[in-house]
Amino acid sequence: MSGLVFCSILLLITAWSIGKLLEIFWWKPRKIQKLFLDQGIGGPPYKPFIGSIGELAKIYTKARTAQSLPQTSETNLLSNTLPLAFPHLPIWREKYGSVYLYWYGRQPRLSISDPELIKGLTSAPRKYYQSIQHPLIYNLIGKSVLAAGGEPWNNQRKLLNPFFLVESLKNLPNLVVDTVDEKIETWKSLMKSNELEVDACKEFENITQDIIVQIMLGNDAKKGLQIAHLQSEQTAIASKLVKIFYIPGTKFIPIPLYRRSKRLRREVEMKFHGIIERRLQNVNQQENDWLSLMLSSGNMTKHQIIDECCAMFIAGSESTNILLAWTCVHLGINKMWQDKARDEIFEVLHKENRPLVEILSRLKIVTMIINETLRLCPAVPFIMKHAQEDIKLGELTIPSGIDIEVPIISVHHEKTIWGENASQFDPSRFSEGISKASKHPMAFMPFMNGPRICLGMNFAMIEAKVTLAMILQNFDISISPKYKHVPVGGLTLKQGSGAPVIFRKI
Ligand code: HEM
Repeated sequence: MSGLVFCSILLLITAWSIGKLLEIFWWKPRKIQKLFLDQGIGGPPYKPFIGSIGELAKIYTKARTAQSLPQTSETNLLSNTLPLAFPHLPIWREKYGSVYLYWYGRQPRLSISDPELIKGLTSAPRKYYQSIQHPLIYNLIGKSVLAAGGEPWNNQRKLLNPFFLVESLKNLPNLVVDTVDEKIETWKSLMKSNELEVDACKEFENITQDIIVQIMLGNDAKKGLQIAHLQSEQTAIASKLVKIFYIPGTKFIPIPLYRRSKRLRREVEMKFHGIIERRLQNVNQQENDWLSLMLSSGNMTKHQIIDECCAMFIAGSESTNILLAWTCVHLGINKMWQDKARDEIFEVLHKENRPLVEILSRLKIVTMIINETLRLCPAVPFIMKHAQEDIKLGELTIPSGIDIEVPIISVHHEKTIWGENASQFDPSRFSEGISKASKHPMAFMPFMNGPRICLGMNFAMIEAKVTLAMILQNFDISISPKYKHVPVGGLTLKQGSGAPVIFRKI
C-alpha cells in the first residue's frame, strides 16, 4: 500500500515538473511570440532552451569564414563595420524590419531600431530597469547609476549631475592639454626619421585613463591608475561573458573567468577602501576631486561611492578611448578630411596653445569628424532596457519582463535614414548640425537621448576635441599597412586587431 502511495506521489511530482518545464520553455514563449505576432512583430523562431542562439551562431560562423578572406586597404576598407561587428543585425533587419523579437535562451528580447519608437522609449526612463542583467556585470559597475533603475537611478543621477555641468568642466581642457602634451613629447622622443608607429587603442587608453583618474582621485591618481587597469581587465571579461547567455546559478560554478572577475572586484574594492579611509582620517587635507565631492556630499554611503567610482572609471575612459582610436583610423584613410581639420585647427587656435572650452565650439569640422566617427563606429553600440511593467510605445504594447535592446549601430547605418552612402565616412552630412544630418532629427544617438542621456557627453566631447586638435597640430596621421579591420562588438565597439597608425611630424 505504502509503495502505491509513494509511486503516486512520485508520479504527481514528475507530472508537475514536466508541466512546469513545458510552461517555462514552451507555453510561455509561445504566448509571448503570439502576442507580438498579433501586433505584426515577427522575428527568428523560438527554439526550446536555446531560443535564437542557434540561429545567431550560424550567422556568426558564416561571417567569421568571410572575415578570414584577405582585406584590401582602400578607402572602402571601413565601410563594412556593421556586418563585421554584428553580422546578425543587417540580416534580421532586412528579414524582419526595424522591430523584431528574438530569444536569448528563453529570455525574450525586442530589438527596436525605429528612431520614433526609440524616442518614446528613452523619454520614459522610470518605467524601465537599466537591465544589464548578467550578474557578473555587477562586478564591473556594482549598483552605480549605469546599472540602476527607477527611483534609485533618479537619486544617483541628481547626485552626480553637478560634476558634469559646463561650469564644473571648465578646467578639463587644461588637464587634457597637460596629459596629451606629455604623450606628444614621448612620441617625438621615440621617432625615427620623424615618424612613429603606435597602436592608437593603447595610447588613447593611457591618455583617457590618466585624465579620469586625475579628475576623480586627484593626488591619489597613481593608485587610481592601478584600479583603472584592474577595471580594464574586468571590462574585457564582462565583454566576453555578456555574449554568453546566462544560466541562473552558473556564477557559483568555479569557471576561471568568473573566479578572476570576483577577485578583480575584491581587489578594486579594497584599493578604494584604502583611499577612502585615508581621506576620512585626513579631513583637514583639502582635495578638489570628485571623490572628495562625493565624500563631503554626506548623501552617499561608502559602498555607493565605490560603485560610482568603478562605473566612472569605465564610462569615463573606455568609450572616449575607442572614439579617439576610430577617429585616427578614419582620418588616416581620409586624408582630405584630415587636412581640412588641421587647417581649421591652425586657423582657430593660431595663437592659443591651450584650447579653452569657448574656443572648442569654433572647431566645426573637427566636431563633424567626431560625429561621423561616432555614427559609423559608436563606442557604445547597444543599449539594453528591461520592461518592469507593461509599456505602451506608440501602437505597440510591450509586456513586463521583456528585454528591449536599441542597436544604436544599426540605426546609424540605416540607408533609409542616412541615404545610400550610409556606410561611408562623410562628415559633411553634419555640416548643418545633428538634427539635419539625416531624415530623422533624432537618429544620431551615440550618447542616447532623453533623461538618461550619457552624463559624460560634454566631458567626452571636450576630451576628444582637445586631444585630436593637439595631435593634428603636431602630426600627420596615416593608417599602418599592418592595420586589419576587425571591429569587435561587445559592451563597446573595439578594434579587435588594435589600431596601428603612423604619426609623422609636421
Ligand atoms: C565617446 C564617449 C562616450 C559615449 C559614446 C558614451 C555613451 C553612453 C551611452 C550610450 C550611455 C547609455 C545611455 C542610456 O542608457 O540611455 C551612457 C551612459 C552614461 N555615460 Fe557615457 N559615453 C561616453 C563617455 C562618457 C564619459 C567620458 C563619462 C564620464 C566621465 C560617461 C558617463 C556616463 C554615465 C555616468 C552614464 C549613465 C547615465 C545614466 O544612466 O543616467 N560617459 N554613455
